[in-house]
Amino acid sequence: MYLKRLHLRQFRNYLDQTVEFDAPKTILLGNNAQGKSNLLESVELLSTLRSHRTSRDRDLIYTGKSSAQVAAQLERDVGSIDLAFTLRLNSRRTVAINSETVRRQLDFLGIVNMVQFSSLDLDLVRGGPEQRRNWLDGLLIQLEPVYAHILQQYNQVLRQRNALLKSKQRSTFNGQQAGQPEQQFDSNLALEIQPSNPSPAPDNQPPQDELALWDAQLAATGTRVIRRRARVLQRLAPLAQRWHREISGSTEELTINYAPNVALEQDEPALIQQAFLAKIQERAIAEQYQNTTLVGPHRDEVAFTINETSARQYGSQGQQRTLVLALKLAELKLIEEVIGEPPLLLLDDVLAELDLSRQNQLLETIQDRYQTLITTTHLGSFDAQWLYSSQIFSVKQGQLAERI
Ligand SMILES: Nc1ncnc2c1ncn2[C@@H]1O[C@H](COP(=O)(O)OP(=O)(O)OP(=O)(O)O)[C@@H](O)[C@H]1O
Repeated sequence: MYLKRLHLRQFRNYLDQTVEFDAPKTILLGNNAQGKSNLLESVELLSTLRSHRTSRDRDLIYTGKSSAQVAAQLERDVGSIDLAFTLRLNSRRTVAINSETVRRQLDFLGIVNMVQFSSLDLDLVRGGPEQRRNWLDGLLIQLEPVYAHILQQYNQVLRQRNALLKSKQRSTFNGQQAGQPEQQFDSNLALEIQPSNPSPAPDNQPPQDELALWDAQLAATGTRVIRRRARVLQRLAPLAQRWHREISGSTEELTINYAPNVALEQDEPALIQQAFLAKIQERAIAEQYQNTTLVGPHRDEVAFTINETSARQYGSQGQQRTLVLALKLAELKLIEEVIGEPPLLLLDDVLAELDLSRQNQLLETIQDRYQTLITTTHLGSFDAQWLYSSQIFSVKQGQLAERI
């Protein structure tokens, strides 16, 4: 796939900017805080309707304006597709495909596929488990957009169950108050999940029937999350292992282990749900003390080990970089395999972090196959080959100028 044109209106620090892409690689060159990452962020939003930098639309709208718009023309094997989304300060987002407003935002996902790689991705290895879950979920949404809906269902049940656990007083509890979902940017995906007939409960205790209903919902929706996460890791791991071996010159062996919070012995929904409910029972007392849900995929972990040693705890910076690069290359391949077209690659200020041999590895892999957008503050660290096949824009205070 190829992103041909991008138009940003009142998006971040861009008032009105059109970019025409005409090379396999585009380098966005500029000092700090000029708008390079903002541009990549607009592509991330086109792809996932999420930004890894903020969850608030107001941050994305040019300060002092009431709306922002991002429009793009994308070439795919099926033909050219026009995409647009509008963000508003005081109302919901709207998205459009080929100038037609799409009611379900889910239908917008999965049209632009991309892999992004920024210096923040090093936190994938050394950061907390939430980083790894978010990464995995982002990948899943691209491969299987319906996963966005599944995840949202799970998170909604989780929020409502947590609200119930927290509601200490019977008088403050009723299904709606305790379980009111937070405002979601993709609220079109949201389900109204309400248990029926809340039963009376002893003072200061969540009603048990009510809780049992949420337990069942949590286990049902959580099982769908767990199975998909397991499946995607199963496909990604061998690809990442192969890359890792190659980049490390076969001196290191990577293992990726999914460690679901609820044990996954077999890929059998009924059995996973059973294990889920059994674990909820086990942790019931602890939950009452902590007033929060302790069981479920919101507590999953993905463990990376290099030569049987935890990469998170003991990996050197170089090893962690190799690992993240291997993961990103594996993502590119997996998306290409599943979608049938090469995804875009967004490299945000990351090349300077890679030594020459890792840079070359990346270059050899992407060649001219994956359209790549690269941000950088200087061209010094670029191999001549990169520059040769690149279109270069200078970025200054939210304005782009092509360097000929
Ligand atoms: N909603 C907004 N309205 C106006 N300006 C904004 C908005 N959000 C961010 N900015 C501005 O965008 C700039 C940051 O741009 P960006 O994050 O793209 O930096 P960058 O060019 O990638 O730099 P770096 O190399 O430091 O990452 C800052 O000047 C910030 O004030």
